[in-house]
Amino acid sequence: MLVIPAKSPLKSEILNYPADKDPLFVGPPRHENPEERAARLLADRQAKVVSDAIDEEIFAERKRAPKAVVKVLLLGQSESGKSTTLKNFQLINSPKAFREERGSWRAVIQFNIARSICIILDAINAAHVRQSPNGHYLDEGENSKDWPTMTSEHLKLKMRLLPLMQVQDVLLRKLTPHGVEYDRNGISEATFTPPREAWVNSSSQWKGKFRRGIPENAAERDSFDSARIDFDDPQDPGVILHNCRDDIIKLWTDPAIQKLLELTNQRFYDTSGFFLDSIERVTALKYVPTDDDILRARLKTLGVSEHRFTLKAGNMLSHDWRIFDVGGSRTLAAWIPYFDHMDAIIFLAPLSAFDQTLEEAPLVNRLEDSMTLYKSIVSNALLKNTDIILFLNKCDILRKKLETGIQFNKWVISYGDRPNTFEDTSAYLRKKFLGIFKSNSLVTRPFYCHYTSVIDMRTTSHILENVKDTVVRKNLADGNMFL
Ligand SMILES: Nc1nc2c(ncn2[C@@H]2O[C@H](COP(=O)(O)OP(=O)(O)OP(=O)(O)O)[C@@H](O)[C@H]2O)c(=O)[nH]1
Ligand SMILES: [Mg+2]
Repeated sequence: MLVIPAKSPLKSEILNYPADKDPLFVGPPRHENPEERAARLLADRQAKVVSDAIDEEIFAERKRAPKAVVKVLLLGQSESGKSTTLKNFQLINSPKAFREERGSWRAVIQFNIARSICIILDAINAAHVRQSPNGHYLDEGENSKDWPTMTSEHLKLKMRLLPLMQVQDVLLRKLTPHGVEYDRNGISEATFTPPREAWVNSSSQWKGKFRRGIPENAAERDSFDSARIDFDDPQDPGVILHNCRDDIIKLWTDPAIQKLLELTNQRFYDTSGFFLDSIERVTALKYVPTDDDILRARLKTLGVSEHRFTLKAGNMLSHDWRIFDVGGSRTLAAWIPYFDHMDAIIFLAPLSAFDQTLEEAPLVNRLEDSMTLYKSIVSNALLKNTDIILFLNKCDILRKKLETGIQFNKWVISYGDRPNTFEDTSAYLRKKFLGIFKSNSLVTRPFYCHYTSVIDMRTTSHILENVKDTVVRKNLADGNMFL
């Protein structure tokens, strides 16, 4: 039921209006005698009793009606930014609870740093075994001169940074206590490459392991320093990371290493690069992650997690929202059970992925995979009445890649000789997604699309505000909720 409150004139408007000129003026009659006055007041009182009864009935009916709950499902391939979008919702709507988890995210960030260093050490190893003693690559023929020589200095750095392998293992065990779990998403064992990431099963309580006694009691909780982290924990790898910081900086800023990462297509544009660029700060002994850091921390999701919020869209009543974050999948099968009764789907497609392949299926281009997934979502009969809101995500990385000279048309041949700029490539991709939407939607429905960089809290909060409005208005129009 839709209840629209009558718009009443302002009191000042009524009081300032000359009675003899106002056709709607209702004041006491000018020449009323005492009997007439008593009768009028009695009638007024009776009318008020009736009016109050009606108000009460409306109120009771609102309470009896099933409470409107808005359900939103976050979809997209792995690493598209689903969990980061969820973090934005948490940061906007329950910032205190979000910040209480800083201790847990600190461990994830330490894990992300250790893992990035291990990837670089692996690349050094692989390059070194392909070199002859004079530094030439044995198998690159003509291209041999492009490959950087791994010197004895690199090998010494590698030895000094070996403790980070242990840090990676310790944190991995702590984050995934039941062993690292893999979800092959329908890929056969023969072609499946296990990812080198930590996967957190959404049903496991991994965050609890890094928290130190957060009080249950609300009053105590208010005065509790939510950033409290157990810096004295002998298992805490903060000291090792701190002691390795100069070597990490040396490794990361070495032009030969940067070249090696470029040639092996392992340029760290997102998480890893961000933390390695801020190594002094994030390896400080008393380091506490900022909101920005938490948005960048990477932990792969396995399974589905449900998050509840009470949100207010514009000047309307608050509604209960449930947001479902699922692990990225290459098949719809894992997601279908959650399609029922969803009010909206936020589908994330990372535009920056045009030159990448999937980690779990190295022959599949990421952008192409995203478009295939999007197509199967918009053409799905179970979702034909669900709003699908497209986030063309990782715009910041797309911009950075194009600025560093990566040619978009080398990967997307159909782009032809259009300009290699963010504006042109992003508009081109938007058109592609719009084409998929129009030709595969089973019913005519609006195309909602936003360019996003969900690690940017400020712009994302505006976009989410807009999403909230869109979803609530659609529900109101469908008669599913009150204003
Ligand atoms: N620079 C940048 N990084 C982003 C953006 N969106 C997400 N990331 C980063 O990309 C990584 C992957 O993001 P997630 O939110 O974990 O991806 P996901 O879709 O939940 O992935 P799965 O859990 O594997 O399904 C994280 O390190 C994020 O910080 C973006 O717009 N720009
Ligand atoms: Mg996730």
